[in-house]
Amino acid sequence: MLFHVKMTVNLPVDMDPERAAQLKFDEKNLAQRLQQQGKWRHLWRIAGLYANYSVFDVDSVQELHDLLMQLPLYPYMAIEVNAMCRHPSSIHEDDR
Ligand SMILES: O=C(O)CC1=CCC(=O)O1
Repeated sequence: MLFHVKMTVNLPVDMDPERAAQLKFDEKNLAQRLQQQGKWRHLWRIAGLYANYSVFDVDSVQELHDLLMQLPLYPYMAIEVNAMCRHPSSIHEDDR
């Protein structure tokens, strides 16, 4: 199942810089692991914003939920989710 996810990060302005750096480091490690596993298919910066557009490929809504909630930056994110399905004109066989 494919989901388009928008994540907007709002770190408190008074957060300890070392804490912020650790969260970003942990987030990057998990994001890269999930990409290697094929769960996090796309990760794009939204130009001009501390936000991203992502595409997740998961087996269930529950898996997506659990995955998003374990992101280190989750407590500081606004998240929007849209379910996607194959477009009849798509030429990409792996769209599903
Ligand atoms: O920087 C972001 O958009 C938040 C984020 C998601 C994965 C990652 O490494 O950073």
